[in-house]
Amino acid sequence: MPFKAPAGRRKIAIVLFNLGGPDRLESLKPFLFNLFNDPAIMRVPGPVRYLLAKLISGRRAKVAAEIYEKMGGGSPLLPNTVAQARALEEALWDEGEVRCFIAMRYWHPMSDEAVAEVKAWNPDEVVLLPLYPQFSTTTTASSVRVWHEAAAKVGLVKPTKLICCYPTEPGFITANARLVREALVEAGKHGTPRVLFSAHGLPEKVVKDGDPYQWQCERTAEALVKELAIPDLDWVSTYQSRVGPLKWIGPSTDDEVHRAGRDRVPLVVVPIAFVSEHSETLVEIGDEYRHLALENGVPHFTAVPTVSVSPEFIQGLANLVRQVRAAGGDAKVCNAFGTRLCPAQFSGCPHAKATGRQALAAE
Ligand SMILES: C=CC1=C(C)c2cc3[nH]c(cc4nc(cc5[nH]c(cc1n2)c(C)c5CCC(=O)O)C(CCC(=O)O)=C4C)c(C)c3C=C
Ligand SMILES: [Fe+2]
Ligand SMILES: [Fe+2]
Repeated sequence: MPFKAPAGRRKIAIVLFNLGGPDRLESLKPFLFNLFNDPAIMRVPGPVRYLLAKLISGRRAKVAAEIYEKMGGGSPLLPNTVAQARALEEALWDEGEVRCFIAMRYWHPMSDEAVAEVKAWNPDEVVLLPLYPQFSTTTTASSVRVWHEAAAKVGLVKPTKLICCYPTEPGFITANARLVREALVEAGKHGTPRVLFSAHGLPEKVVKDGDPYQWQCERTAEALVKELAIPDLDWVSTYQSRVGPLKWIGPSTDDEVHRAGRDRVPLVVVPIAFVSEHSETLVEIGDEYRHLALENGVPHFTAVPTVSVSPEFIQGLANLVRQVRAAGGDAKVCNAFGTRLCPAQFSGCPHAKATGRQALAAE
């Protein structure tokens, strides 16, 4: 049961953004349609996008059905996110009357449903908190845009702050490092392990156009290596889940699994861009990469669990909320280098500047 704050305190609505996942096999096609019809994912004009989304979602549904069948027919993303929501409410009991709401991008509960709930609760303020540690135009920016559209539609006008990203947030890093250390104990019995810090990939073009996601994933991997402080650790930052005909960023996790097989080293795969379990962790890493590894000569394979509701991670999220609330105006906290404010619309945001790439227009 979430801790009930005393009455009369400020009502703070925290909106947790995530991708969403089909709850049953019948939801798979409409979920995929929503995903491919997102202009942040499919960067072509509206009518063409609609037709392509219809076509691709129909085709992909068959492949994806096999993936979701392995998880009992639906994604565990929503129940996992609900658990994180409750844990965060408890961690923030001293900030005021805190309630977490969930806004998924491609499957229910979506932003319009979350906006209706937030409006009915009538908070004093709103904090938008993506469950994506690394910022991408395809994830965080897309969710934020849809949130603002849904809020405007029903006239939800409240002081709103946004946590932009937190690729090196200490609680997130500490929680992950603990899980990696645990995995390394077992893997170490089978040789000198190699660690793959595996993130969901992106089409290369998206990164070339200025998306800071890959750069931030690399900062997460480096921060983890630093926190682990293991001399001569063998590690690589890799990308998984490629879909479609475009060239995606690399090195790909598949290629690195094959290389580990040739080198006969145990593998420890760490999902650094996901904070709870779903198809990409349970099936793609836990099942597909595991089989690929063992079939190709990798002596031992460990899929590291996500940070989920681990206390360090939840405290890290709570600290981000405290930071953004303490900052004035409609601040956006960009945690790419500790606490810095990310100016309006993300333009001039330090992570974009640091890459020397164009500032992003996220909304
Ligand atoms: C870091 C998070 C994610 C990024 C970046 C991202 C970009 C991205 N994704 C696709 C296509 C698909 N993604 C799918 C599932 C999926 N993606 C993420 C996260 C990111 N996606 C999650 C958490 C999930 C799992 C949802 C669940 O199981 O509950 C899928 C569906 C599954 C499948 O068919 O493989 C597709 C398709 C693109 C094209 C893209 C960037 C352009
Ligand atoms: Fe994805
Ligand atoms: Fe930022």
